[in-house]
Amino acid sequence: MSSRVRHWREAATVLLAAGGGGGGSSSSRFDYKVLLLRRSPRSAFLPSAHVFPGGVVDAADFSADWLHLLPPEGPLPLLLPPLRAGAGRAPLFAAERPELGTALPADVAFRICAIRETFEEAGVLLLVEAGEVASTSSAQGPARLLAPERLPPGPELAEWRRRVQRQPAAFLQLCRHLSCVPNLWALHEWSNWLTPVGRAGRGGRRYDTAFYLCCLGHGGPPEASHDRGEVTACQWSSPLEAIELFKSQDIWIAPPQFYELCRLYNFSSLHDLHRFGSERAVEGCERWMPVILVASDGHIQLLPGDELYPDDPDLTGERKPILTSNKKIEDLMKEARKLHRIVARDLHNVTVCVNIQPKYKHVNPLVVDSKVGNNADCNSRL
Ligand SMILES: CC(C)(COP(=O)(O)O)[C@@H](O)C(=O)NCCC(=O)NCCSC(=O)CCC(=O)O
Ligand SMILES: Nc1ncnc2c1ncn2[C@@H]1O[C@H](COP(=O)(O)O)[C@@H](OP(=O)(O)O)[C@H]1O
Ligand SMILES: [Mg+2]
Repeated sequence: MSSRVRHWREAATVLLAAGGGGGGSSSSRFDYKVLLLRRSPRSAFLPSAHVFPGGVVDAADFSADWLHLLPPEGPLPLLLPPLRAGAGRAPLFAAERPELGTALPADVAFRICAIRETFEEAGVLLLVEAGEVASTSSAQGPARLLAPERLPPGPELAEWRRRVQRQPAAFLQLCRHLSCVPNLWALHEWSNWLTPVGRAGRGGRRYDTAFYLCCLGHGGPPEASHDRGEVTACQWSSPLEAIELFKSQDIWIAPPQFYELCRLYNFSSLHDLHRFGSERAVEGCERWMPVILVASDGHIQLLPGDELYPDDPDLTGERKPILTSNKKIEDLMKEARKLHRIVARDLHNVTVCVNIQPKYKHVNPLVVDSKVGNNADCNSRL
């Protein structure tokens, strides 16, 4: 088994944004909401945290059987818009996985994983009619869900959901039964986070997670329902609402998800978010593993590009996993010129500080002052 597989589990997650229902308050800065799920307090990793739907990739997501459902024309990688020459390729997407078979490219399998997990955890089915795939293009704007009349009756769909939870291969059977395919084209590569060394869950659980963006238009956020198991609550919130709930200690959001919500804060319109996400995706992304720096009064998660980020970060934790300093956070902030870090003064007092140019045409997070909904970049705060 390669070191890649030994040290972390490969996973996919989706920032699912939905708008178009006119349900948001007219005073809201945002015309869309994002789906957050609360993990069970019994979870071995991030118990009770709010996260985006997602989970570990399964061999069924790589199954050659998908080839019979997915459109026959052309070699599979061409199913998805090709990346630009020189795009960032996170190792997750480039890795060979002979143990899982090589029928499907990782970009396809990780999307299937994210879509399957969204059904398992929230009951939301991101499918498209098999016959409509050829005309599916993200240039048309945010995606549509299947019409309700194309879905089985509620109790039957709930039974399918339980089957998929028990056996991920049942997801392909469901798609075949509905003559539909996972809407791979609605998911846009967004980022890739590796759980930091020193933050593994019980049993050393660390994850290499592909983050996708999916924007749904038309008809408002779909009903999401938790599974009373792995997930104990589902909620649709605007980026500001989610950040406010975090700051007021009503919910706890893990740092990568917090960072991503602060990036979404740049976009008040679902159409702008969709356009940005779908056009940017051809640039790819790089893998980020935060490196923890423990200060005397809190800790900082350093990210690539920060001047304190190690040249040769310890990916496996076998060398010097956690950096320490006797200094206070304030001093570590004053001294620094190049910032790319998540600063945690305590569990709910977390700020993203970044003043470097983002790579791969991405956008930097905004620092949100949740009291007034104001934002500023870190330069202007220092
Ligand atoms: C990987 C997951 C999708 C969970 O998988 P599961 O099979 O259990 O459903 C999810 O956890 C996820 O999206 N993770 C991606 C990013 C990540 O690893 N986040 C956690 C980082 S740990 C951390 O930063 C702790 C911070 C602290 O303690 O201060
Ligand atoms: N009722 C429950 N309460 C807590 N965790 C649960 C659960 N049912 C399933 N899980 C956990 O959820 C994880 C599956 O997540 P996913 O399908 O999103 O990858 C598994 O964790 P582990 O993989 O850590 O064992 C599994 O143990
Ligand atoms: Mg999960």
